[in-house]
Order: sequence, then C-alpha cells, then structure tokens
Amino acid sequence: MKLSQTLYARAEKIWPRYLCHPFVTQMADGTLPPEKFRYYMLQDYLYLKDYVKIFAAIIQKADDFEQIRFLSGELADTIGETFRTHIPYMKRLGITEEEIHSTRPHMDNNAYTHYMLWEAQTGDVLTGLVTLLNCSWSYAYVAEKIVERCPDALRDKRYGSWFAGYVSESYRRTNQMLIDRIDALSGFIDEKTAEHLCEIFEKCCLFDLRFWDMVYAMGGN
Ligand SMILES: Cc1ncc(CO)c(N)n1
Repeated sequence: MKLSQTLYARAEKIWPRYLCHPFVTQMADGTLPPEKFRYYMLQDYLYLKDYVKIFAAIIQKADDFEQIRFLSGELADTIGETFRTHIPYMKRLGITEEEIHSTRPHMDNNAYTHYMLWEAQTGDVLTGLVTLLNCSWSYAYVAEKIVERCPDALRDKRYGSWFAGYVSESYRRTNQMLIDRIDALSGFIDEKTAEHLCEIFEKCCLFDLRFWDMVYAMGGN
C-alpha cells in the first residue's frame, strides 16, 4: 500500500468534518458573511507566506538538483495560489497594503505554521512534505466534493472564484505531484516511520479544522 493511501484512510475520519463546517457550507451556498471571508483571506495570506518558507526549509535538506527543482516548483506554485486567489480577492474586498502589514496572525494560525516548520526542520525531506500535505490535499478535496454536490458554488458571485481556484487543473496538478513525490520517497520506510508520518498528517488535519473554526469564530468580531 502506498503511504498516500494509508494517509487518506486517516484523513477520511476528519475531512468529512470540513465539508459540513459552517464556513465551508456557507461559502458554498453564498451565505457566508463577507466579514468572515475577509478575515479568512487575511489570515490565510499570512499562513501561505509561512507555508512557502517551509518549502524553503525543506530545500535545505535536499541534496540533488532534481529534488530542489521539484521543491522550488511547489514553492512557486504556492505563491501562484496567492496571486490567483488571495491577491485578487483582497483587491475586491478593499484590503490595503497597510492593512495586510498591520494584521497579526491569530495564535491558531501561528500554532499550525510553527508546528509544520518545526517538523520540517527536525525531519528529513519526506517528513517535511508530509507535514505540508494536508494543507494542499484537503483543499483540493473540499473544493472537489463541494462542487460535485453543489455545482452552483462555482457561480456564486462572492465565493465562486475560491472554489474555481481550488478545482483548477493547475492546483490539482501541483497537489498530485506532491502526493506522487511522497509515495516515491516512502517506498522503503519501516512501520515505525510510517506511523510517525501518519501522526504528523493527522495532527495537520486537525490544525486545518481548527483554522476553519478560528476564521469562522473570529471573522467580523
Ligand atoms: C489554512 C490553509 N490550509 C490549506 C490551504 C491550501 O493551500 C490554505 N490556503 N490554507
């Protein structure tokens, strides 16, 4: 069994909770209060800034150019995600540069990114990539499942482009390359290592759930 299949089996216990999270369901039916989305965009923008730096931390552990090229490609694609989704949204929402610079990450946001950075710094390339996986994979999952269930989500005037970004071919490709790389690197790991990686992944699943909770609770308050 591939490591990604084992990880998916773990995620199946948690990911369905994202699909019925009020932040997600209200984005899907267009009823999410804009202030909540605004808060989310700002926090998520800060989150992704840390996330790309974790790729940079992993690059320092890589010892061949092919690996470095892969990692820097994923890093660049994540920056692409912010240019495709966050920056246009922030413009539309009237968020200024000053506001971006004066926004502080919520402690749940910091807890998540600092945890990932710590695992990436103390572990090897595979550990680092598994740490980053839930972020990438769960968004592809959420967008795909929601759009399957309610295709109108894509046409919502406020939140349609959020779904469009995460069901896009380019996002799916970047995510699939990450999964494939993790499977390639984990061909010969022992049970104990596999279990350790599963625990990291599961923790990140819960951090993402907490992120949805946090932006839903904080936005507009
Ligand atoms: C909190 C969070 N998790 C995952 C993603 C997917 O990139 C994101 N943008 N933000």
